[in-house]
Amino acid sequence: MTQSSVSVKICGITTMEAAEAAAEAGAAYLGFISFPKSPRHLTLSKAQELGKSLPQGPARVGVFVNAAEQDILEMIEALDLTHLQFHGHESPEHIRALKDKTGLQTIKALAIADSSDLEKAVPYYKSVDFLLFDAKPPKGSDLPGGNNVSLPWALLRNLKTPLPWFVAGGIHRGNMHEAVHQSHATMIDISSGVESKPGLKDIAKIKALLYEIKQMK
Ligand SMILES: O=C(O)c1ccccc1N[C@@H]1O[C@H](COP(=O)(O)O)[C@@H](O)[C@H]1O
Repeated sequence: MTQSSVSVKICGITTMEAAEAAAEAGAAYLGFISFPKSPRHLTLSKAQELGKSLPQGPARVGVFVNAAEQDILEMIEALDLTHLQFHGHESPEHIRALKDKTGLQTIKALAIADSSDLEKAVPYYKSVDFLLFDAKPPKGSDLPGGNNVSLPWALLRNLKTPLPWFVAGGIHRGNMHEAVHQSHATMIDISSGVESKPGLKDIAKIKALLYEIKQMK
């Protein structure tokens, strides 16, 4: 298999078919949303069902928004998660405590509209393992992520941070080259861009996007 220099997280997985397609096509991370307002929300029972036979290989990321600790622990067990992604107002201390308790890798998502927003990452430098930069949600949206909106990618180009980071938000096959080129990202996170409608992953889009990523050097 050709190795791309860009790692991909396919987020918002709700079916075994999507998980297998993403794993088979080379996704490095599979993301599972635990947020009831999301069209991609996985109930605990659905997560337990999926967790029984998820493909080996990709890391498994649980995505949480100001979630209760008990809910996080249950999802860790159901999906055998390797990473916890925090997409709400979780403090560095709270994430550090969850990391210490679970031993899992942690990702803090931050909403970025201009360069001043990048400062929001600094307090997390010593508490998390990865950063994830997403666009600010449109006014009135119920979701802090998964809105199919892009941030100004070039803002990330000269980012100086000690942590590895993902770029997320509104990335799809048609703009991923530009997203990578402008941001200099080595990890990208995609959800809406591989769906046929919110919450419904499109297997052909997953395969095509990951195939094209493999061709990138
Ligand atoms: O996807 C969701 O529904 C979601 C809900 C709550 C928090 C985060 C969510 N998704 C995250 O959003 C980005 C990708 O968004 P896009 O759909 O590609 O624009 C990614 O970090 C997801 O984990």
